[in-house]
Amino acid sequence: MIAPSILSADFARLADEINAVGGEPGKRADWLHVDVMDAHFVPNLTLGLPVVESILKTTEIPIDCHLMIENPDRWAIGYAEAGAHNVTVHAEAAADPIAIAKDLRAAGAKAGLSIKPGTDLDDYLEVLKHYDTLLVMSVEPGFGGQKFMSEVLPKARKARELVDTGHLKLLVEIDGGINADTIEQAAESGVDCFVAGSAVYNAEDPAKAVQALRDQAAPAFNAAHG
Ligand SMILES: O=C(CO)[C@H](O)[C@H](O)COP(=O)(O)O
Ligand SMILES: [Fe+2]
Repeated sequence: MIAPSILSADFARLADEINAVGGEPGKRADWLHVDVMDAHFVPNLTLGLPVVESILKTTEIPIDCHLMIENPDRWAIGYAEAGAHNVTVHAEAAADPIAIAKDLRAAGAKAGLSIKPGTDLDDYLEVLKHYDTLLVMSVEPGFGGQKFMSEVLPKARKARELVDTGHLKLLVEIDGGINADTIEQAAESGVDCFVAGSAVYNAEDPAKAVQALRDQAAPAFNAAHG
């Protein structure tokens, strides 16, 4: 699955930018990744719930909200109630991540847990039994266009093993620095869902960029895990 991040889109033309990766299921982006940053958990500020509500009205692509905010225990539920498909909170910011996951699921959303590059996956294995998605950050959260950190791939690989052996039941997503040069190593590590911001929205044709990333990832994933 490819999830373009609108972080690198032109916010003044947001509907057009979203439609540029739209279309029929199977051809369009699988998810649309929306980065919510609060200038506290990360040093950058983007957008919040009112903008997400407008995005939900403008597209049928399932919305993948990545909440880089403090106190997700208070704020995450609003994104689920608004109709986001997947709502991801940061493990480092959550006071009670199991309660958050239960609330998100009760509101009809998939629950996602994200870990920063320096955060140990092993500390969250019990918590992840309550989650539908693990988002492995492959850059320090806060900005698009950063360099991919391949040293996080062992975490994706371990999560994949735990899924394949039935210990966890979740989707493994990766976010940060994914492009034509890095997607294959992530796919070989067992990642199911690839967030790509600058690689999609800085491309001349975002739809073609999505398809090219998918065409690259699928054989690499299947060779290692198919
Ligand atoms: O969460 C993020 C940054 O914190 C973004 O989703 C991510 O960085 C996407 O941008 P790019 O593909 O350009 O790295
Ligand atoms: Fe993100």
